Amino acid sequence: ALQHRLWPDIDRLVKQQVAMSRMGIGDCGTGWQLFAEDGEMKMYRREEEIDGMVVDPLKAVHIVKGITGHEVCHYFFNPKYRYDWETTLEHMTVLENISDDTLVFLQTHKRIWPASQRDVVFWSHIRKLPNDQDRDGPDIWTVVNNSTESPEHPANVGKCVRIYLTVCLLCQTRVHPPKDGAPITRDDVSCKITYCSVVNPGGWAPASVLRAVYKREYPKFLKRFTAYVINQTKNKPLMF
Ligand SMILES: CCCCCc1ccc(-c2ccc(S(=O)(=O)CCO)cc2)cc1CCc1ccccn1
Repeated sequence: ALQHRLWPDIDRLVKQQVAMSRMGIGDCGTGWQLFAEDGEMKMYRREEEIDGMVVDPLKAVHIVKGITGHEVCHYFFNPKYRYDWETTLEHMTVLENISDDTLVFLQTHKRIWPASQRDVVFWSHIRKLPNDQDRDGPDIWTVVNNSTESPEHPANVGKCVRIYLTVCLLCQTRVHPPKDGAPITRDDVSCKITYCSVVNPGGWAPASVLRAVYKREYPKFLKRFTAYVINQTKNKPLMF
């Protein structure tokens, strides 16, 4: 297929992000601190600052019963569902439909006092990857979101401070086949979700405010998003 202008960047970043997501917390080196835990969901962050700005990398691992990796990535990638689960979203526009697996978004997020309001422009790419660890296991699905430029929407022109982010959602489906060879139902599947994000908040915001925002908003986001996917899929056939 004809490659589009972003393809080289996307292909390189997807491969890099997937490799990093597959590394466990242990072999990511030290420095990861567990900052939120709720049942199967564990959230880690590393405290990092660039030019005095908090850019704490975040890594969340969650295991959810009854949904597949394809379903999780489908509801995360597709713009038509985003207002249903993205709590801090004020406005979202699809700037470009590059292909059926690659979109460019402009999002403004609700202002969080005392910081100024933020917006973000990013490409978003969904991809199925062969499960090279377990050949006949279900495929791995991923969505990578990465900030990009938009000449029509230059940074820091209006009221919003432009943030820069790289996000990788990586989903591994697990099937626990029923003993008696019965057809697979939602009770026989679970999904291991790894969500990694690095956000540069753009203009300065107090470290204490940023860390409080992330500590509150990330666990809320992942719980609300996974609950949304469970609810949207419960009476639908499994998507592998
Ligand atoms: C003073 C606050 C400055 C930062 C605010 C901020 C920064 C980044 C983001 C954000 C986080 C995840 C994505 S995504 O994973 O691509 C999904 C598509 O929307 C895109 C944007 C949001 C928010 C606003 C606060 C906040 C922090 C976490 C989680 C949710 N909301």
